Amino acid sequence: MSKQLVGLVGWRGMVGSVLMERMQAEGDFDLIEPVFFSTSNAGGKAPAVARTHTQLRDAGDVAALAQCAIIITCQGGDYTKEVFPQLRASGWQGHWIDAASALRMEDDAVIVLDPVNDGLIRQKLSAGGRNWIGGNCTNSILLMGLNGLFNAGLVEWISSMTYQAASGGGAKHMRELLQGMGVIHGAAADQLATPASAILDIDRRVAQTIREDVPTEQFGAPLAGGLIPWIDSQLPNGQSKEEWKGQAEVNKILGTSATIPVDGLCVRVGAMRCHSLALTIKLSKDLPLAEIEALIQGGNPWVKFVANDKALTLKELTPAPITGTLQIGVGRVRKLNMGPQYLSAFVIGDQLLWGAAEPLRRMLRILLQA
Ligand SMILES: NC(=O)C1=CN([C@@H]2O[C@H](COP(=O)(O)OP(=O)(O)OC[C@H]3O[C@@H](n4cnc5c(N)ncnc54)[C@H](OP(=O)(O)O)[C@@H]3O)[C@@H](O)[C@H]2O)C=CC1
Ligand SMILES: N[C@@H](CC(=O)OP(=O)(O)O)C(=O)O
Repeated sequence: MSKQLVGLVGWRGMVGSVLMERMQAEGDFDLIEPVFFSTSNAGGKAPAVARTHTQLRDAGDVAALAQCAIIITCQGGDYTKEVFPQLRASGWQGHWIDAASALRMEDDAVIVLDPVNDGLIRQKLSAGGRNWIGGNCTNSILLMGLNGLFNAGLVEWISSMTYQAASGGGAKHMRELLQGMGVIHGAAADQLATPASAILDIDRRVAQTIREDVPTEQFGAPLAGGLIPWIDSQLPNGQSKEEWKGQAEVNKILGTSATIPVDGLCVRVGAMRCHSLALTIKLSKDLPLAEIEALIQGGNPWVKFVANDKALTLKELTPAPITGTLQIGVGRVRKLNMGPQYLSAFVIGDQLLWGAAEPLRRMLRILLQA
């Protein structure tokens, strides 16, 4: 049987590179005939995994794109907004898998996170669905961590305070964070090397460096040695766009009939690529903690449940052990002083894996098996 022609756009970007790594690791390229597209280097050499179509095609060439049965794009929202309508207008009936947020809330688009909403995906696929969009990284990580509770119908509402990594902004933002760290260290290096130097002198110098010398071109404020309590644009109701996405996307992914309120503040911190969320959850009923823990743990095979213990939390529930893995750490689970139906939880995951690339490649697999 001939393999399906799968177009890849945005494959050399940050999300695209993680997707490529995962597709190679899982043998996905053995199942497809890949065609690589570029917005900047049409005619150039395609990556080595391309067997037949060894030249890069023009990512703006609608006729070339239309030859593909499936297109996966990590190129970004501007590309989607420009090319997708033309492609559909040309009569293309193929499947569009997209990392960008541009189409997420469209009625004919499904936000894909199959360990959480496999049923919804398959229902829409049977009904002729063709637009499959990856969710916002924070929301995908939240749902991967807590789908045991959602599945059991136990979540009345969630307040979600996030700690989001630099990678959420893109590659340039990660570089800016690292440059800032270097600038700060440089300002204090001599004094740091002298154990007798006064910490308040070091601190004064560091504070001045953060205010004056740490680069802010990408983030708009110094992230190294600091944090930024705003992500994405400002909405008239006072929410940031990132905060707005919480309730909108979580409910769309779950396909809820009654909206589960999700709200809180989204904060950028100096982590590289792990997003974290500190959650307050109102349960719809009181349950013993052990039952709650078992439900969370059984949510899906990627949940790494960490008992609410200081040593284990320090060892297992920080970006260092989670980065670069598909594990979703869930810990700090305990009942809060507010009452027996109020629960805390801390969820952490690699925002380039489950937060971006992994749901896309799994959607490709679902389509290939359909
Ligand atoms: N960053 C994130 O955490 C997340 C991002 N997304 C979405 O994924 C999309 C892509 O994001 P991201 O991967 O961060 O974007 P990047 O900026 O890393 O890549 C996008 C494109 O930029 C072009 N490009 C230009 N210069 C370079 C370079 N030096 N190295 C690599 N690529 C380059 C490439 O296109 P070409 O090869 O055609 O020149 C590439 O495909 C966005 O829509 C974003 O919203 C979704 C979830 C999370
Ligand atoms: N906005 C997210 C990253 C992202 O790309 O989100 P979205 O896919 O919803 O645009 C962050 O900054 O952490």
